[in-house]
Amino acid sequence: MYLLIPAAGSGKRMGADRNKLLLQVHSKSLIAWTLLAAEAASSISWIGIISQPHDWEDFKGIIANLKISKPIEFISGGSTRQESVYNGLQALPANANQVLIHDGARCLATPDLFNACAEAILHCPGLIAAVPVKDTIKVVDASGIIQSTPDREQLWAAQTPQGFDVKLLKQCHAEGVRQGWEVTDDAALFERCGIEVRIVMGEETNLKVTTPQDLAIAEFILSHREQGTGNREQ
Ligand SMILES: Nc1ccn([C@@H]2O[C@H](COP(=O)(O)OP(=O)(O)OP(=O)(O)O)[C@@H](O)[C@H]2O)c(=O)n1
Ligand SMILES: C[C@](O)(CO)[C@H](O)COP(=O)(O)O
Repeated sequence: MYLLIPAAGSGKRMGADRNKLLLQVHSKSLIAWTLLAAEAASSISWIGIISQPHDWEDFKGIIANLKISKPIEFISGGSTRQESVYNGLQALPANANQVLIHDGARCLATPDLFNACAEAILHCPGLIAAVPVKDTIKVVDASGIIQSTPDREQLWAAQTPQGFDVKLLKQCHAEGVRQGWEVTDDAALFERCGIEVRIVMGEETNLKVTTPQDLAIAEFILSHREQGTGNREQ
């Protein structure tokens, strides 16, 4: 299975002086944890890191100290996650029929989750890892007034990996450019193109490290995981 890792962000919400994926948590960089999980996932055979060229040396230095046996390609990122993934798709090997797309910032995903998504994408055109929402969610207008409360039973928090048929995803990304769609995950492009996207049960610990508080949570999870087995958590 081919894996694209969007890693070209600027980490505004983290407030760091560098790409947040270079920050350390539990003695390794975020990108290192993500790459080690991909390495341990038997289903992954190729890795494309979508990143800004100014980060390539730092990333290569980190990788040199990891035991990664799988081929890694560096792909230039764009100004948005959507643009970065678009670039990543163009750089996939010609024989890639399916692809998993996984945020570099989701460094706690387990190898089991990669493998579950890699298996599931062989049987559907698109999927996302996701978990049921635990909070009651409100739709709120610009003035801070609640407009509605969606039925929580139907609400899931999207994670990554997200998996897709490559040909269809390239078509949906191209349509997104034509239509000027701005989306925060790739599944939204499939949805707008009317293509079914399936849910694969994600992991409660598969958080996207976005703010400094998330770093502290990731530190707790990794130190707690060290005592456990590190298998896929429901
Ligand atoms: N132009 C971009 C923006 C984001 N990403 C990647 O998409 C993932 C999810 O994005 P996010 O967590 O929002 O990262 P940032 O965009 O860096 O964060 P912020 O929005 O706070 O700047 C991250 O692994 C990030 O590196 C990317 O590849 N290209
Ligand atoms: C793709 C994603 O992780 C699904 O929850 C999320 O949409 C990424 O959002 P970001 O603003 O690019 O971090």
